Amino acid sequence: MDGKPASQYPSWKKLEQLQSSKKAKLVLKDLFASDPSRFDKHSLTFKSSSPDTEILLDYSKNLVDDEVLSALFALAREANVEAFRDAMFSGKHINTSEDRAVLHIALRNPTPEKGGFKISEPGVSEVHGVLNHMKEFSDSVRSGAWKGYTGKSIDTIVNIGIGGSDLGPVMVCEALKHYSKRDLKMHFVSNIDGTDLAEVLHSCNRETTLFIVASKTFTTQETITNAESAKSWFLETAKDKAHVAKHFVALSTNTKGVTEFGISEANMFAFWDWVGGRYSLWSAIGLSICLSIGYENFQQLLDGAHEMDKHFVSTPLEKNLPVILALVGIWYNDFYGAQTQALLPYDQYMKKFADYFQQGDMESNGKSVTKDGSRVDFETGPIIWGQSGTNGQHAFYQLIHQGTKLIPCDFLAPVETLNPIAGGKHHEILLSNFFAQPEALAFGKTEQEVRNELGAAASNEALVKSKIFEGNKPTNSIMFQKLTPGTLGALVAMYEHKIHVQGAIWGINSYDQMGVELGKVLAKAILKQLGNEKDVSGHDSSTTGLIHFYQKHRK
Ligand SMILES: O=P(O)(O)OC[C@H]1O[C@@H](O)[C@H](O)[C@@H](O)[C@@H]1O
Repeated sequence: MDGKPASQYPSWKKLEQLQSSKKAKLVLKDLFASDPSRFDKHSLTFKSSSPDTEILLDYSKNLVDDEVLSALFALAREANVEAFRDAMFSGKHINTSEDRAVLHIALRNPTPEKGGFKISEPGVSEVHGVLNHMKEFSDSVRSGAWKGYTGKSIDTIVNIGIGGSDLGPVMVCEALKHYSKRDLKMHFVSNIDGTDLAEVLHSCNRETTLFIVASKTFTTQETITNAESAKSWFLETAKDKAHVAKHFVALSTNTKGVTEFGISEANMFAFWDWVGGRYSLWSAIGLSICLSIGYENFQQLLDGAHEMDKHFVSTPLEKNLPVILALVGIWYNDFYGAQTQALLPYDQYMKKFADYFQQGDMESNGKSVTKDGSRVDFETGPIIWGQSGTNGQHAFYQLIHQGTKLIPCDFLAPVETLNPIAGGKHHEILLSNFFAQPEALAFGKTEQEVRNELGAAASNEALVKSKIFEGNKPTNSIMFQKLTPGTLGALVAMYEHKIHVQGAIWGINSYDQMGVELGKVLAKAILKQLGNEKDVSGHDSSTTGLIHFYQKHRK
């Protein structure tokens, strides 16, 4: 909690010993054969009544036994995970490098009278006022009452933002498309590459398009440049700058930046410095979500997340979903040398889930010094990747099944599909794959089984070897009833807290992102030198050569 390197905890040493002494014994086939109740022992259900949500976490297909699990829980206790969690929830400045509280949990917190957590930090009491503003505004746009500069209603939304001001809204709008207002087109522009904006503008009508400029700092080069270009495009026909107010709103913590851009404070939706970009979809940054699915559904998303917050705060570590995900993740990341973690949702609506948590996890835990500045002597955040099933099966699962790398995988799926086409046939096939993959990964196929299958062809030794599945590949399986806003909120919060717990154990600051700064600074300096070959200075020969090549060949 105080930045102590994780490798100094007694249980860390114990886990190292367990890994080397038990590795050969932690074989899923044997663990399941010797304990018929393994699933019952190592699966948990999260239930919440508001909104109605049930999530099953089956972590029985992990390379753990009671002794390993108890050492992992001991590690969490030695690292003071509970105290660190409580520090976050009470508004302590756990983002030490920036001296900030970390309070995305306050964004989905009901008022204390309605059972919310008591948090005293400037801004927290304003949360519900901003939510009301978001409700009023999104209701007005969705009902058609909000008119553009020629008196027409809005039919197109363009969210301009990048990183946390883009990925959360994109992921949630995609995941909850089923609940969306289908006649309101949603676009997201993030990249500074002009192609991103240009391609979106092709399908926009200036009279009926609303631009949301989403930027916590309102200084992000990509977002401000895209927003300026969108404004110029709009004014090509609208002409009068006064019309900007009807077509541009801002989501930001920077009132000065917003008003200087030309958006009035009345059209600004505020949030606060204690909301990290990658944790901001619950804040005003979620305005595009409200517009797409309506405020009531957005509120359900917040409520689902709050229910998971309550579970995280009040459930013993041994029954705590985010804690268990964090600990088994650490087991592979730090003791088995796994470099990555795959997120594999068997729900097409969740196709952006892994993209979203690439930022969520990798920007949070991609750190190599602890909070007190020591270089870690262990591995921190994993590489997060994945895509929706079954597409991944036909692309990269080969490597997970038979490659040389250990890839712990989380499989996620709904019991019920939102699109039961062809009498539910698609969903049954989808789920049969969701059940089959973790089974195949865990139990594999032996040489003998391959020989029996091949019959006479088993004389081809190379063929036999190529068909063996070693198995013993660890997975978590997560099932939920169906993808509702509340369930999505709970799932996202579950992974947020997983990241928090891992960061706490590693002793790193999960809430700053210093590693993104250097490249930005260098790009700004280079931008000034691009005009003239003679201005290019201060670089290595490779960078200079590349810039000169560009300057020589540009038209
Ligand atoms: O919302 P802003 O201020 O424009 O920032 C966008 C992104 O900017 C990046 O530089 C940060 O690493 C992200 O964390 C952030 O989400």
